[in-house]
Amino acid sequence: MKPAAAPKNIVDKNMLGVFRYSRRAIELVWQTSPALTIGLAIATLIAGTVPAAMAYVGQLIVDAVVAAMAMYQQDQILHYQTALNYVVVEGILVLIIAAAQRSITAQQAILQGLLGHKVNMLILEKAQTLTLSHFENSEFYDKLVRARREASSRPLALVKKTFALIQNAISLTSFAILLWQFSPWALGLLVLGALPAFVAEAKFSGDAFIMFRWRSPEVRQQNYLETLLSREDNIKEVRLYQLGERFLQRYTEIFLKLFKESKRLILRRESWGFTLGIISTLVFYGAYGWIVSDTIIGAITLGQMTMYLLLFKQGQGSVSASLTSISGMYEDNLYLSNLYEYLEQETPSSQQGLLVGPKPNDGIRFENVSFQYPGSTKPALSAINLHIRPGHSLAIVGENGSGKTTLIKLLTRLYNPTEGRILLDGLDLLEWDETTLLKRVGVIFQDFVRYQFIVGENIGAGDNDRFNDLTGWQKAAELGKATDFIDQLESGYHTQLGRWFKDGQELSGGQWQKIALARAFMRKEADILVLDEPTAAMDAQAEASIFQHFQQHTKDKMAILISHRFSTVRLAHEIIVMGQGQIKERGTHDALLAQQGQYAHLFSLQAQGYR
Ligand SMILES: Nc1ncnc2c1ncn2[C@@H]1O[C@H](COP(=O)(O)OP(=O)(O)OP(=O)(O)O)[C@@H](O)[C@H]1O
Repeated sequence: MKPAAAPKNIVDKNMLGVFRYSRRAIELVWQTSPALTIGLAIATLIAGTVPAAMAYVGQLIVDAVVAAMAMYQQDQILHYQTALNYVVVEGILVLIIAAAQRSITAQQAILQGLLGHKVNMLILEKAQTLTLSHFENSEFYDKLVRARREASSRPLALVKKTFALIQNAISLTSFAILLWQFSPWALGLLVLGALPAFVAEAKFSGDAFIMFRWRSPEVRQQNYLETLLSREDNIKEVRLYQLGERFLQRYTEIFLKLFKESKRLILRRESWGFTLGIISTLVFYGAYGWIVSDTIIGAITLGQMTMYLLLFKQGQGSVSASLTSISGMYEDNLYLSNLYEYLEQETPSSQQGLLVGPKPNDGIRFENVSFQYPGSTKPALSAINLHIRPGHSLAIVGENGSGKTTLIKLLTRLYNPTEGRILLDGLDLLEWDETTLLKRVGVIFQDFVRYQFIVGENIGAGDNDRFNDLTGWQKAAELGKATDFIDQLESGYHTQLGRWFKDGQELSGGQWQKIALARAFMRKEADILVLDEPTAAMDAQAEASIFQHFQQHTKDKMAILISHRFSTVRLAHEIIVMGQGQIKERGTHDALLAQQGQYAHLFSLQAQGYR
């Protein structure tokens, strides 16, 4: 184990470290519901103080009984009124404490739902403001997943423990005030008995916390293996290649490694807990003897003896309840530190951008654009110069990994160029108002989303303003050549797609692509349309006819097509051939053939295949 791997700022071996995020957890509860926070605070205060009051009334009862017994000896009359009054008071206190405890439980249960929703909203809203590179960073993604997974339980758990600690602290303080009357030394004994266990608990919780943090990558691997072994989209291949056993073995190996560490920690923690518990027990019985002997010599009354013994016993109970709270708090702290690290992630500032460019109808210009992915060592694009005018179509071809998709990611501002700039209507993309810019672009990526919604919504997703517009869906489906098979579906545009939900219907790869194309056609306002190989599952002829059709319907727009099929590519006004992040050749189909370069070579290879 290498505890040193845990970042210093989170691991706080100082005992107060457990309270690090308590304030923030309470703030979160306050923001979720001020009324419930106040309610919890009041109930906690009551539940904290009533036990001492009960111990005090217990003393009064015993003393009243002893006095009544003495009086009975003298006058043979039952003097039970005083004792009975105290019994009634104690009964009322029992009711009050029961009501306080119940109200704490009820308020916490109500908070659980509200707080879970609040935290999930914070997480998901934040996710909308992040850039694509955040999601591609595994460490960051891990943070997001963990933050989401425990969103409904962790913050409340920390709040519960914090309030439990406050309640026990109040009880202990009130016990201390009463014990002080017996002897300040008795108070000292109570603290002394509890201290070793307190220190040990804080230390072991700290160790558990460090271990938890250090384990994060292994746990991520385990989670990944779980999805490989249980998700329908993976199970097909895992079965066919009979990888199940290998993955299970890997899963078990990780478990055993983690388990060994946990077991060691549990055994150490419990044996130390037992040893230090002996000290507490010895202290308690020492104090017991002292209180009993003081009673025998008449230094204190029988009632006081009862009270002090109760105070000691309950005091120890409060101490151990506090220990239980503390031991879980480190883990909750880890969760909240993770959550806040995620929520405080810097996001690009959303300054007000411009709504129009200085040169309308100038189209798109790439000026000396280079780009390198964060963390990557070599550029994905170098010195790209490109001009696409409205009404023109551009086809991009090139080997795998040559930078075609990256170029589209820059054009859609999912990433920004590391060098150079991209202009639309003469204005740098960075200066455009994001919403205006995004409205002008329609992209279907090769890994477009297969929404597990109904058919119509899958198409409507292309235009948020017309998400539920049936006529719009129908028109777009026609343009995407998807009507034939949609009409054959049992509920037409209202057929649920995918397998996640009941009665969901799965489509073939090509059918999904037609849905995606229809989605692109839904985007009426967009004047830049990009198809990044969304037609790869169709045959060459279908792809060419779709692109032809696409061009006809995007006449005054800018259309960009990425394809490996020359039968489609040749239809574009301009073609660029990419290689290693650069534009190697450019021109019309005929011009490129005449050049006798790479394009001509690849074209003839494919043509041979079709001959
Ligand atoms: N998110 C990413 N982070 C780091 N590097 C990336 C990322 N995406 C792509 N790359 C790298 O950038 C280069 C260009 O990738 P890109 O996806 O643009 O290629 P492509 O031409 O679209 O390929 P294909 O024809 O296979 O779709 C590749 O070397 C790839 O490894």
